[in-house]
Amino acid sequence: MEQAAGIAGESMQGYTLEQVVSGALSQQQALAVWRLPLQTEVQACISFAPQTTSAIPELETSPTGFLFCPFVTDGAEGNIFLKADIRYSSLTKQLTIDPDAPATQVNLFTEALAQAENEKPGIWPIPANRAHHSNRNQETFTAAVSLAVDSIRAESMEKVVLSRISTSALPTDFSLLKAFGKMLVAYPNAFVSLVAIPGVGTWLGASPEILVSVDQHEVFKTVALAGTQPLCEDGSTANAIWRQKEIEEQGMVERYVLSCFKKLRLREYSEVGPRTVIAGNLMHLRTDFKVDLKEVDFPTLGTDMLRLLHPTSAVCGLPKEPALRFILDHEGYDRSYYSGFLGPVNSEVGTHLFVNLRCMQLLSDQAVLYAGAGITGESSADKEWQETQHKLQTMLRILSEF
Ligand SMILES: C=C(O[C@@H]1C=C(C(=O)O)C=C[C@H]1O)C(=O)O
Repeated sequence: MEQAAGIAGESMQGYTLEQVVSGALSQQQALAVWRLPLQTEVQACISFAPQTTSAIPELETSPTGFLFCPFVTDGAEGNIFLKADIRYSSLTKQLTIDPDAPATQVNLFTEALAQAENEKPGIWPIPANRAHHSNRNQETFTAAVSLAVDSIRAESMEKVVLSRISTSALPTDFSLLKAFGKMLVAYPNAFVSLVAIPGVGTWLGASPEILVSVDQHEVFKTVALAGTQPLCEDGSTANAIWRQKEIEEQGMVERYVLSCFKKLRLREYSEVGPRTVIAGNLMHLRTDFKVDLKEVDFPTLGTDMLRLLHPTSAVCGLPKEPALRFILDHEGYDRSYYSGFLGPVNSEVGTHLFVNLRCMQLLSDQAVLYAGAGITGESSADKEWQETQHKLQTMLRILSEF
């Protein structure tokens, strides 16, 4: 039986999200806060004992929690699972405490909540190792793109996604929770997240891309998202025109998703698209795939597809192996959790894992922003640089609102 805890004493007015976030940060507990696309509810989970594994965990048998996984799942950083010792919903304002959660820590946490003041600046966790946070300039990025184009034309691969970081000073009055609030308003159709894990770091993001979801109605979903252009001036997709390069680029991601279904010998999926979708200041091409697990007997489809899909051709390339090799050899920095995946697992509304895109990592006085672009044989190095500039705007806009 789960316990629901109201505020100490008689009142059941509940807790504010501010209290929960400040409480977790001041107690140095691992925290994930998120809002699913097109929803109003903000949820949070606090874990007293984050688990790190090298394998992608099994979703179907997992306890309720939050998964935070890097781009390279066998590299320096592990897959982190935050088992939900404490859950919070902004709708009920109540905490739900897992019966297995250690009582002493739960008590310490709820006591801290009662005293939680307003968030203090700069108390979020920052990673111990900052060595890989070196900016690439336009020259080095475009040189890597040109090399990728040559390699694609020489047929060693079909597509590779090259990315870079850009650092930005944090505004003096920056607040983690205010930034999260601004993201909720600015990006209603994104998966908005805040992850703060002691020893690992603090990440904020507004992702447009589902990797794997299995909802409470047992419907499996994934997407093939690629092709990027700035949003038309009228703010609608009605007049969007796509070039052959983007159509082909998105087609490769779609083929990749289909190849994963094929490996599992699954034919009963529905496929809709590609359609033009809006993500912040940008438009992409997206094909939606669905499998109704009430009709198809494939209970482990979520985990099986996750393990096959990640990293998809939308963030790595095609074929996967040479593209990954190219990225590791030429990108010049460690992607860490950028272009990995994250999201709630076995929540009341199921499992919803998104690609960690349009995100930034917070250091004590700086934000590290990440963006990439899909390179094909038709790519122009300057246009790809521009595309990463546009993608960086998603988080820069949030910083500029302080
Ligand atoms: C790699 C990123 O985005 C991905 C790459 C895209 C592209 O190359 O057009 C579009 C959407 C995403 O799948 C990013 O936002 O950093």
